[in-house]
Amino acid sequence: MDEWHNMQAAYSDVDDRPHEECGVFGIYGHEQAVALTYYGLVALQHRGQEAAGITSTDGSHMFSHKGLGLLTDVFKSGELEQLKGHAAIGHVRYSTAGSNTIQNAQPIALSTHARNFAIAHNGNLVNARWLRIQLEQEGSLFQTTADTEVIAHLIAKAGVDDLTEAVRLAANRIEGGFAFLILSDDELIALRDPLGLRPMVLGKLGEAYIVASESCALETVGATLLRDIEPGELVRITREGFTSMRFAERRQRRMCTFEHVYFARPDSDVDGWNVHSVRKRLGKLLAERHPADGDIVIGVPDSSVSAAAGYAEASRLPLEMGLIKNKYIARTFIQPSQALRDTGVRLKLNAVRSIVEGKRVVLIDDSIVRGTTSRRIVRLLRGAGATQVHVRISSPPYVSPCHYGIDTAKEDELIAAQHSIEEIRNLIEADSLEFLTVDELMAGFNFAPGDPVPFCNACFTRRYPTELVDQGLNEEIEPIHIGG
Ligand SMILES: O=P(O)(O)OC[C@H]1O[C@H](OP(=O)(O)OP(=O)(O)O)[C@H](O)[C@@H]1O
Ligand SMILES: NC(=O)CC[C@H](N)C(=O)O
Ligand code: SF4
Ligand SMILES: [Mg+2]
Repeated sequence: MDEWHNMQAAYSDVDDRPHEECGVFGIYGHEQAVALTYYGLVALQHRGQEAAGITSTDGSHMFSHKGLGLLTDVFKSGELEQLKGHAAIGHVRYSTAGSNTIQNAQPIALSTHARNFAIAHNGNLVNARWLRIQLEQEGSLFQTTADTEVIAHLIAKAGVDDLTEAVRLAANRIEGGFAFLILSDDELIALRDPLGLRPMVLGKLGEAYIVASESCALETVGATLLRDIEPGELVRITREGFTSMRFAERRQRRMCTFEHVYFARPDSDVDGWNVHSVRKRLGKLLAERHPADGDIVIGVPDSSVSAAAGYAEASRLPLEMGLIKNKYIARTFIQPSQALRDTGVRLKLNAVRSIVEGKRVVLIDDSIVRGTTSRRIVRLLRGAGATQVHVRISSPPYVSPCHYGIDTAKEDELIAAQHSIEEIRNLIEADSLEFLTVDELMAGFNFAPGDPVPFCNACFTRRYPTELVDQGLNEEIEPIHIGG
């Protein structure tokens, strides 16, 4: 392998983990709408780091700027000041459908004979390819390869002038996980899929209404959380105020448990549950049902810190900062030339020798997806002098890919889809390894075994709450590359 490929290998090793999904933020009725959208997106940056964008309106014109990278890459030299208006929507992206190109960055804007409108979408449709084939046969020409543009075309082709009605009709043709925002010169529309797979909250700041993927974004801009948007609810905000309707028949809720396990920020309340508190309860359950003979408890930063606190409290073992994560290693980080796998992991994480040396460590993580993180960390801890490493995971084995907006991996890359727990223990070189069961995960939300639960657990159970319509259709084609 040449140096460049070495760098790529080491880089991808650093980045080999489940990626976030997307974050959306929208506001109507505030003179600082654009700046507040930017701040709201900063709070949602953990949900996507590939691309970002904001579209605004002053009531007669729409303004838009988007680009690849973090918010600080995309808005760095006065672009924010170019966007005007009292209403705006914004997006941070991690791609699930359509690769990471500027064309696929969001919001995606469309001009029709009736109006301009823009869409920002979190989620993934399971029938987007099938719909795209129908739409292209009917004459639609797509500019992107993202599933989000399918929604935009369905709206444009709905055959009604009223935008809300067009959105309602479009929303009834799509299936999967979706929480999206539509902005036109006159209105902001927000809706959440009928199963509630993807989260969305409603808040208020003075007279302005805000919709966002997570409540931490409301907190960041000083807004009050009013409530979660209901599964199957469509919310419309205009100069006249706020209205709400159901766009789809009531269905059994299927909220994503992985938002709580890993994705959402611990300070967010998702569907009434505070994420940190859920993670802490899962850590306690892990200690009660899967104890380990250890001297200290260490959580894998950042996402497992809450679960580790719960485990330590319930097991009465000391919680230690035995691993330190470098905050400045973002996914866009490019390594210097001496790229080597081990160097890659040490750039991201360090074990603290004075804490772990001579200790039996209980290592808490929230999930094992490909298994790369746990293997590296077990090695790091042993290298720093840990005598034993017992790994405890605060969710069940991740055995099947997500089709609803979380970019994990294909089934053949998921370690638990390919191996038994004992084989995984061996592969990650741990002294012992235990996971929560699905029933134990549900106990973290106070459900007893056998209770009907309002959650999607498909990545743990392989039982998907929707038909996977696109499976078997050809993969998306790659978009045309612009700029050489
Ligand atoms: O088995 P793997 O494929 O390695 O993926 C699992 C790991 O990735 C995630 O953390 P991440 O590195 O994203 O960091 P975070 O907790 O700071 O978000 C997750 O919390 C696990 O630690
Ligand atoms: N992760 C997401 O929510 C991505 C949204 C959309 N499917 C895209 O790829 O752009
Ligand atoms: S499959 Fe897993 S990650 Fe995807 S929505 Fe369901 S619970 Fe969430
Ligand atoms: Mg983590």
